[in-house]
Order: sequence, then C-alpha cells, then structure tokens
Amino acid sequence: MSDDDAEHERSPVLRLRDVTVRFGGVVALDAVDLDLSPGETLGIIGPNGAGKTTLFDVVSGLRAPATGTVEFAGDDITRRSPATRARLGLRRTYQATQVFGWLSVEDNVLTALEWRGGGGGFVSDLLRLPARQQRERSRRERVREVLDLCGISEYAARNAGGLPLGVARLVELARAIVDPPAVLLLDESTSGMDADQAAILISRIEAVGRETGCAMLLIEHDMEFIVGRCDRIAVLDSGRLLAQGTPAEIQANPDVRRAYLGEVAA
Ligand SMILES: Nc1ncnc2c1ncn2[C@@H]1O[C@H](COP(=O)(O)OP(=O)(O)OP(=O)(O)O)[C@@H](O)[C@H]1O
Repeated sequence: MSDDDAEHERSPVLRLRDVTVRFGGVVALDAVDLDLSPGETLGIIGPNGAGKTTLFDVVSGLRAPATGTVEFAGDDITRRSPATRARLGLRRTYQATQVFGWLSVEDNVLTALEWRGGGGGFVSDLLRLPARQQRERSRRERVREVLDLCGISEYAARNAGGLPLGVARLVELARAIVDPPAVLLLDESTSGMDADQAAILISRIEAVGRETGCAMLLIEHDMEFIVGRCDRIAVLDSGRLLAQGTPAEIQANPDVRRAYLGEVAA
C-alpha cells in the first residue's frame, strides 16, 4: 500500500466542522465538529431535542447549516443536494419508513438501483438490446442478494404496502444498501418495534455492516445496541457535542451521566 493509500484509509469519510443550525432563537447545533472513519460505526445519543435529527438533516443535505462545512471523502458537500449525496454513496433511512407501497418488495429495491443510474438509457430500453437485458438480469441478481442479506427474500413478490413495520424497515435498509454505500445513516431504525422485531433488525444491520464494510452513523434509543455495537459514541446535549469516545469512555464520563442519565453530581 502506498503512503497515499494509507493516508486515504485513515482520513475520515465524513468530516463536520463548526456546524451550526439555528431555528429562530433555538440553537439546534452549536459549532459541532465530528469525524467518521471508513468502516466505523458511530452512535449519536442525547436527550430529546439535543439536535440528533438536525445533525442527520445536515449530513444528508435536507438542511443547510448557518455556518460550518460537511466533507464527504475529502470533498466539500455542504451545498450539495440530498440526491447528489446519495449518488456519491451517502445513504439514509428515516424514522418514518419510505417504501413505495404499490410496488413489490423486489421492485422497491430495484428502483433504488435504477435511479442511481446505469439503467442503459431510453434507446437501449426501447430496443431491448441484449446488453440491456444482461444488465437487467445482473441487477435482479444483486437485488436478490441484498434481500437475502436483509433476511426478506420470502417477501420479494409481496406488495410493499401493509408490511409489518419490522419488514418495511428491512426493505428500506435493502434500498439503502443495494448500491453499496460508503456511509449509511440510520435514524431510529428500531423505534415503534417490539423487542423481537428490534432484535431481528439489529442483527441484520450488524450483518450489513460486516458485509458491506460501510461506515454507519446511528441514532438509536436502544442503549444496549449502541453500547454493544458502536465503535464510538458521540453525545449531543442542547446542540453541543458534549463528549465522544468509545462506549466504555462514554459510560464512565461524568458529564454524560449528568446530562443524559440525569445523574446528580456527587
Ligand atoms: N423545523 C424546526 N423548527 C423549529 N425548531 C426546530 C425544528 N426542528 C428542530 N427544532 C428544534 O431544534 C432542536 C433540536 O431538534 P432535533 O429534532 O434535532 O433533536 P433530536 O435530538 O433529534 O430530538 P428527538 O430525540 O426528540 O428526536 C429542538 O429544540 C427542536 O425543538
């Protein structure tokens, strides 16, 4: 490996500097600096209103910060659209699932591949050229692989509308990773689920992390998952980055215990 390659592997895939977001008088994010390394899993925790969702909105491009920058793989993407960011390899799932209810599960995942390009173009579609058919086959194969990885192969032909919440979230996960991401943002994936559904989803998220090697940014209220699965944890409180570190460091941090766990200083 050359020095350049080694440097590239070490440099953050996502870098936030001095990111501030205000809503009128409310400072939702206050000069936040944050780095995410390639392949790393970083959990974002904090009390209600701490700024977690706003942070995801800034990273995914739904909200422009008042000040500060967002860099992805070394490029400044602060002013890039959410669609451009997704195409670059920055994907997000939402608390409210966003599947197309009128399509099959397989087609839901296929469309996530299609809109990111490589569809062969209109003329190719019209003439049904062999190259186009070959691409279609390999795309379907890729979709099946991903359905398998997410544990939802048995639902492939089912209409995505009206699926149980746990399965719908897995469809969304499949859509986010079918074209392998560099960074995956998971927003409270397990919210609204019972413990069994949540455990299945968490094990699939872990499998996705292992298989794709993508970096993950997680907002999650399941502390067992956050502590057990994340390489690092960042704690937001009233828009400020209160602390970041390994799960053990965060669990032992007195400021975090006070702010997040409501502990009173001795
Ligand atoms: N669109 C908005 N307009 C006005 N204020 C907003 C808006 N979005 C967020 N806020 C405020 O910004 C602060 C941060 O909100 P945010 O939703 O990012 O927090 P959060 O940590 O995700 O909270 P929760 O855990 O409850 O989802 C809060 O005080 C919230 O009321």
